[in-house]
Amino acid sequence: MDYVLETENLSKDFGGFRALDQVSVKLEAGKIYGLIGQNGAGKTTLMRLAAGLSFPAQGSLSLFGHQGEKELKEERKRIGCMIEYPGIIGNMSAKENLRVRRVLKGIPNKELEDEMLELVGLSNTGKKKAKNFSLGMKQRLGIADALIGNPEFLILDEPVNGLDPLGVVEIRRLLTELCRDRHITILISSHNLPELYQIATDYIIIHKGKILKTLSQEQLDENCKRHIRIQCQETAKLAAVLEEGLGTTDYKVMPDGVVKLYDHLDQQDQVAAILYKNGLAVTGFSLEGDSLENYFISVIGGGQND
Ligand SMILES: Nc1ncnc2c1ncn2[C@@H]1O[C@H](COP(=O)(O)OP(=O)(O)OP(=O)(O)O)[C@@H](O)[C@H]1O
Repeated sequence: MDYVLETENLSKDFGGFRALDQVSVKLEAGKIYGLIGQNGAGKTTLMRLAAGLSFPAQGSLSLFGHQGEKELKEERKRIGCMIEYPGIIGNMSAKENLRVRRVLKGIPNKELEDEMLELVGLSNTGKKKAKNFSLGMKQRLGIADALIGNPEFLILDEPVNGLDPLGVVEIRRLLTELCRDRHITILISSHNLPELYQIATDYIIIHKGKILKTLSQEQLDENCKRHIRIQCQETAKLAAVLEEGLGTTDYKVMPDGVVKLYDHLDQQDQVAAILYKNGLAVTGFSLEGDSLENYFISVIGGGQND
């Protein structure tokens, strides 16, 4: 399978500091990947490497199944990006900004300028200079700018940063439509986790330059659904005890000696007592699940590495 982006053991150093440490990720086409990490985790660094704005110290990177400097240069024409700040020229209108970008990219089709302005909801800004735009308008112009070459892969670093709630909703709608209607794969970083949760189909959690976890929305929902997590080697016996002792079938046996029980959340004492009574050697018993935010904190707090 050709991935839109595939990295293997990608590392990047700044002086003696390792900002990215052996990062291996695979991005499939048509998905929206939420890149989550604290300040300084390495999100922008990873995006800059993917976009060709900086070069790795070690490791490999391929785009659309191609690697090698010459090939990557060609494949990067299929990428649009807005990394750090939207690259906007303040003294120009939205359309003039897009014209500059279009010409720089060597794209002859002038109609794309109006099409992109329409797409991001800026077609009525006329001669207004970009420096007088609101932050939300600037962000949308930045996205239009990234979209001008009809990219198949969009890299957006903090596109909703500083936006008011309505602006956030607008960007969310735009990105969801771009993925659904134009089948654009999106890699997006954001500190706004509740918002990201509404956009992303998949998540990549990065911490201190390392990828701690990649998971799909379904896997996240599974992890976030409130449950009693019971760790026990004898999962078959445990399941039988839950069914017979508690009369429940609302549980799931996980592959790693964990059973998730989705009911009896308010009767943990009763559950524990029944497990004990049946002689089960329980090595972990906790109430888990919740928001993306809490999940993220539990992953980086636990320092998991799978
Ligand atoms: N040009 C640079 N020179 C030196 N250090 C750098 C440079 N760029 C990034 N770093 C360092 O690399 C680490 C990762 O930075 P990066 O910008 O990728 O983090 P981030 O996850 O995008 O953070 P934020 O959420 O704050 O944008 C940080 O410690 C940062 O200080």
